[in-house]
Amino acid sequence: MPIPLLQATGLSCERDERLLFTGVDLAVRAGSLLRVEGPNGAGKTTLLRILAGLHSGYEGEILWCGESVHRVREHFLRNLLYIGHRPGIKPLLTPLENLAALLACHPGSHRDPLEGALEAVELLPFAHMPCHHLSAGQQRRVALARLYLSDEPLWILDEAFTAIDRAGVESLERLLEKRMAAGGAIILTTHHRLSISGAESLDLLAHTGEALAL
Ligand SMILES: Nc1ncnc2c1ncn2[C@@H]1O[C@H](COP(=O)(O)OP(=O)(O)OP(=O)(O)O)[C@@H](O)[C@H]1O
Repeated sequence: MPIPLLQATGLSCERDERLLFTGVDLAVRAGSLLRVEGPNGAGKTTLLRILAGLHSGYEGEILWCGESVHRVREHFLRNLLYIGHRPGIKPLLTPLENLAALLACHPGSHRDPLEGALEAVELLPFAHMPCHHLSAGQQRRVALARLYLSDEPLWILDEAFTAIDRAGVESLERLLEKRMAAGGAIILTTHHRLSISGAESLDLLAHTGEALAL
């Protein structure tokens, strides 16, 4: 079996002196999708931020391609696309300007055609409108357009489907399946019902610490 792109063993995390989760093991290989599940407050966002190198308050080991993420941090970050639960876009910029700015931080991504990515998320008619004039779902779509331009082998998506309508969720499902078929690895969390063949899941409830047991 090929070595996992990202592997974590014995992860535990405390926040505000409460044990959020403990004993979390996971492995994500090329072509696989792992869905992290659990109720509000279970620690899904916290776990995804830990995996993305954005939160250091944890115990356990995380390996990127078999090596400690601490040792290969730069390589790891170059190969990661993380989209958090906020759209993370600049409201005064247009969708086109936002995409160009996002890509400037990720030189590995395809630069063209930005319009094609906006078309894929049905935002082409809004390409030149400041984002603060867009709806919540449209702003989320600006962030998700980034997925159509990404070369990074690992995607970590926190609540990527928030505010997206049913048709939008379906086309994202197909995009994620296509990505898996092309060898991409995906870790995501969402409260939406998803239909993605081959998806695996990790239930944080099985690793609950005292935070939810109170
Ligand atoms: N910045 C923070 N500082 C301190 N504690 C935090 C912080 N963010 C989250 N927490 C704690 O961690 C717990 C888990 O939060 P987290 O956002 O990881 O849960 P979640 O499973 O993603 O929830 P949801 O489904 O509501 O998005 C929260 O209940 C909160 O107590």
